[in-house]
Amino acid sequence: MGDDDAGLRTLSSFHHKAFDHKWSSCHRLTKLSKGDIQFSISALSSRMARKFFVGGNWKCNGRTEEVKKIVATLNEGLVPASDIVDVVVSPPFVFLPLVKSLLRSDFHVAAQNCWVKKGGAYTGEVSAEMLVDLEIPWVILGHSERRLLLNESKEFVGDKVAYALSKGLKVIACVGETLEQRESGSTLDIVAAQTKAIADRVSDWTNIVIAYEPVWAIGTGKVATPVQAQEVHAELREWLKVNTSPEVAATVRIIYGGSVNGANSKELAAQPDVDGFLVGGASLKPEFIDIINSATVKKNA
Ligand SMILES: O=C(CO)COP(=O)(O)O
Repeated sequence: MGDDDAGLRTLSSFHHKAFDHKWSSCHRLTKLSKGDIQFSISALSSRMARKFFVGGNWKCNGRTEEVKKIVATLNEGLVPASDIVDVVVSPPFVFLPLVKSLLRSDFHVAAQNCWVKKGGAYTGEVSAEMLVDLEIPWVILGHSERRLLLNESKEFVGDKVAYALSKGLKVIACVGETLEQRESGSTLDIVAAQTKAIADRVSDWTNIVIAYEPVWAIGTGKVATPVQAQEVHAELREWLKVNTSPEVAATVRIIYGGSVNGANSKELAAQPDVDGFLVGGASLKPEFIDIINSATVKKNA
């Protein structure tokens, strides 16, 4: 309570003031053509529409008591309001109902995977229908650990994304290159090919968040520099503009994942095309709250 609460309440009005300021700046630019102004306004609206997104991927971690502790920490955390940041945590399947039942209502849950089509005789799999039945709104698909360790191809991931969306789930779709691919200069080719496999199967991107997670940065402590992250995010957004539509490019959130922590998140969040994070190790720790709070960096953008 007190100062912190008041500070958080003012965040929302900051956002609106920033918008008002930029809106009036647009109208002062009298030398611009009507088309230019319309483009500026639509670019600005899109920019404002890309709400910051922070996902916590717990991977294959946790026992009941630990899970309860993490949720208790999250529930006490002071973070911006849900009109400023979307927060989604992704425990292993078996803990989804528990976490959902204990978690504060402004945070949401995600599964870490789901089956590629309707459930049935697929031992060990969990279907999109089951997640919908349990009111789990989000699912992470195409994580590099599944692509690499379980040989999930980009086409298979694309099929999964399309099926999950068709059942009403929202998808965090992961893409990213290995160190070898980066060093051979094929980062964008890889990321574009993984995104194309989704674009070939999906026309409505409203319920997709793309997570750019360079494999070399995952769990290594070797975070991409803000410049490296921004470069790929901007190139990926340009790819979307050319290969889907300018509207999709302007509105789809592209979040960064790979060794994000409470110390590096603000600088990364300040990059114009970094719309949030998918956090692994640090999402199990109290510093996840600091990462969520890096959403405030965008308030002056
Ligand atoms: O894989 C990740 C999130 O999906 C990132 O993991 P780390 O944050 O532990 O590097």
